[in-house]
Amino acid sequence: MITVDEALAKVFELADPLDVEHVPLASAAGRVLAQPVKAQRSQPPFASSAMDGYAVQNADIAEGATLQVIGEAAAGHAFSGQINAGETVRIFTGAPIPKGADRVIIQEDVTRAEGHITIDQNVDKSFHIRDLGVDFKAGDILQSPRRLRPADVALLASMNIGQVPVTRKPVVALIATGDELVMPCEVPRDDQIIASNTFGLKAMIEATGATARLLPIARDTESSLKTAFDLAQGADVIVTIGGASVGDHDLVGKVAQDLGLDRAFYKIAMRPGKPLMAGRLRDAAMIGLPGNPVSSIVCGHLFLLPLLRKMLGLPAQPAARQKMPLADDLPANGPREHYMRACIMDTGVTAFDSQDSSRLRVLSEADALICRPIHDPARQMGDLVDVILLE
Ligand SMILES: Nc1nc2c(c(=O)[nH]1)N[C@H]1C(S)=C(S)[C@@H](COP(=O)(O)OP(=O)(O)OC[C@H]3O[C@@H](n4cnc5c(N)ncnc54)[C@H](O)[C@@H]3O)O[C@H]1N2
Ligand code: MOO
Repeated sequence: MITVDEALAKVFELADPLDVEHVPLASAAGRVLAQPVKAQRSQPPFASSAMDGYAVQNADIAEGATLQVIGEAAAGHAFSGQINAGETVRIFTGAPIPKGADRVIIQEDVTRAEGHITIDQNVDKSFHIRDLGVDFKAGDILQSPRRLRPADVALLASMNIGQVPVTRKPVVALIATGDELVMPCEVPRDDQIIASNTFGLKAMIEATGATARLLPIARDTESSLKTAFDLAQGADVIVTIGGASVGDHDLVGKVAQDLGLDRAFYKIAMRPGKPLMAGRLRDAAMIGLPGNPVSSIVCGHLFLLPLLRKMLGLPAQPAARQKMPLADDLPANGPREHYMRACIMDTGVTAFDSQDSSRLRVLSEADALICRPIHDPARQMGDLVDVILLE
């Protein structure tokens, strides 16, 4: 069995970043910027007032000085004239600074009368002017790759970018397999259960910025599995769930092989998730996930999502880890890396008593996976361990 790192390296070899497409700015949130984008204008495009007050010449400012108000500048309504010594223009936040002015005095620091103002004592020392291009200048670059957050979308709008170059979304065909499965809200026989992981994986895929295509459940027959693989054509990634192990009805590997799977690996030294398989099938990357719900979702975090991020043009990196102290002791680990469902408390992270890979309820309560290396010795409370946060 290969290690998790070795398996991930092979998974990354299964696909390259996808093509670039242009989407309207309003649809760009969450997409991955595929090319650097150049600001089409400077912001602000003129020196502008940061406050409501009076545009003045700094040399005029002294306690008790009186200045004549010669006009008004508001946001979207520039003052077209020029300020000379002894003059001022009423100004509002966001308005262009009039020619001749080099400071704004906030209105709280003046006494206003008909046609003029008088400067009070102890005026605010700031000049309250935002220089032209202080935020960004025309030609400044927003670098790629970058997942576009709401603030990035606002920045692109401000740069006057209407169409945004993003990486095409990978399409993932999801095939649940098993005679025991029915879809939620269908009526199961007494010996059947509801297909669940499929929906967890769909949510994970979509949250990562890819498109999930939920195919009909494939039954435990070669012909049903072949039909499902045929329906998956056109997808960038085919993900099967279940049927990966060694039982008489675990046919996914055989059928994929018959259809021409170029297998990269089968079985990894990992718990949960031992019977994971991956390869290239027709024009797609294929990942065969184990059927146990926790195994499939943990393998989704460790292998599928990093692959999708790479296909989206983001760096090919494993799931992010961080160090946390243990809130409880842990026994020594065995010969497979163990990804333990855990919850985060004030004192640190603690593993759930049950690590059964069928228990979705435990996974749903978990905030994190504690990552135990192969043959990791027993750990004590307070020891730092690697964790992957679950969102
Ligand atoms: N003799 C051995 N038996 C098993 C081994 C082994 O090494 N030797 N490995 C075990 C491990 S580890 C895992 S994980 C499972 C994985 O088996 P499969 O990938 O073949 O999965 P299935 O047998 O099809 O299903 C396992 C379990 O999960 C349920 N399931 C499947 N799909 C779904 C779904 N979409 N939603 C909800 N639940 C699902 C299925 O009903 C089974 O209960 O094999 C062990 N056995
Ligand atoms: O490794 Mo299996 O994935 O125990 O449940």
